[in-house]
Amino acid sequence: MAESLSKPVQELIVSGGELPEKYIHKKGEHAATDVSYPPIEVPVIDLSLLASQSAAGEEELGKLRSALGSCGCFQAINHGMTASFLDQVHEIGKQFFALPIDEKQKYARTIGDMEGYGTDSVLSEHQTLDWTDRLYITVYPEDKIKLRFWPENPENFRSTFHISLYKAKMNDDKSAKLFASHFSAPFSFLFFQVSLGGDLVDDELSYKAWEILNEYTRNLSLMNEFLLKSMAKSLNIEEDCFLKQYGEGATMIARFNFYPPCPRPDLTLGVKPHADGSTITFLLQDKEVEGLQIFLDGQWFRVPIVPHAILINVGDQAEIMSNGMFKSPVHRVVTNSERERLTLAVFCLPDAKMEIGPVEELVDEKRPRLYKTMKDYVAIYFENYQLNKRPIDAVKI
Ligand SMILES: O=C(O)CCC(=O)C(=O)O
Ligand SMILES: [Fe+2]
Repeated sequence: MAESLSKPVQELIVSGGELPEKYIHKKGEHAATDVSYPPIEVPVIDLSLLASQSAAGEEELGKLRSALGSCGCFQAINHGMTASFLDQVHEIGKQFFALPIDEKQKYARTIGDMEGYGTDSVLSEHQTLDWTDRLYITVYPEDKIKLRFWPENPENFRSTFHISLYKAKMNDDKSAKLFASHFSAPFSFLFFQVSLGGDLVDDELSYKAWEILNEYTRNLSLMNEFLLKSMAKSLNIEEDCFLKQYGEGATMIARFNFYPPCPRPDLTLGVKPHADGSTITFLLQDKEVEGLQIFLDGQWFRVPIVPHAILINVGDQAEIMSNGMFKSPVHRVVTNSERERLTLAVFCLPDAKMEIGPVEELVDEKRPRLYKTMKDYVAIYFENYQLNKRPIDAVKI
């Protein structure tokens, strides 16, 4: 069946608790029949300690190794970003999903493309859909940012409108230039308040939103590099060996996940069980509403919220590079009937042209090579994901 697009979950009119059939997980498909799963104690790692050359730093390194080798994730604290900054990052997503549908649809993804505003790709009549709407955008590096989020025509009414509006307010050439350079970026949705209201105060807000997401990306990109080095150090191998597989064209993809309340949490899932195709994933959880669960030792555990910590998990590509020393955890999201939930996942991905595979130092007689070497794991990932298979199994030896 050719791909089709489904209606945003937010737009579904669900009356009397009846759900459209395609969101209902049939028996045996891990439906969340009970939301009171036991909590998992996700290790908390202090990044500022991890960066220090001290006994305490060594201790954090040991914690990192054991966390990533067991549950495959940890809560990062002291990461250098303030609580109010992270609240603002979260607010960007909240504001986007609060827009009227017509406004959001301007950024809708199209068939065959991952990026944009949308829902699950519908590839089969038998597919059970996730109870979530997403906004998926490449945030790094700048030259990989797809301009489709911004009208191509510079004469576009909205763009001229915005710039002149800003100039009129600032009456300052430097700021106007800065704004114009940001303005040509694809994060056009960040200017949504302007296009809606067209009022000067909103204009400033939008400008800030763009800055915030950019700043967040910059911070995560540095954290990614630092963590890949720390991960190698924790295994007593050359510090750069994971980074070397990254290549020049590494990317970061942000996915705002919006989970509207669902009348039947016992029949649906916000996201079906999966492991990430990234090297590592940074998750900014909802500050108040839980939903994430991890599958470990044959059962599901809920992941408690640690406000303003970043939940960092191993993705398949780090499991492959580490020859299975680090585990890419299977996780899912359950729904609830009361409150909406918004999270932001940022996936770090190596250059698709680079060969990735187990680092030589981690392969020996006692620990034979577990995975093949390959390029473009993301393509392998989606091929298998769509067939309902665990992608990493396809590259096991
Ligand atoms: O929303 C969450 O808690 C997790 C989302 C997730 O697993 C993903 O985006 O890959
Ligand atoms: Fe995930």
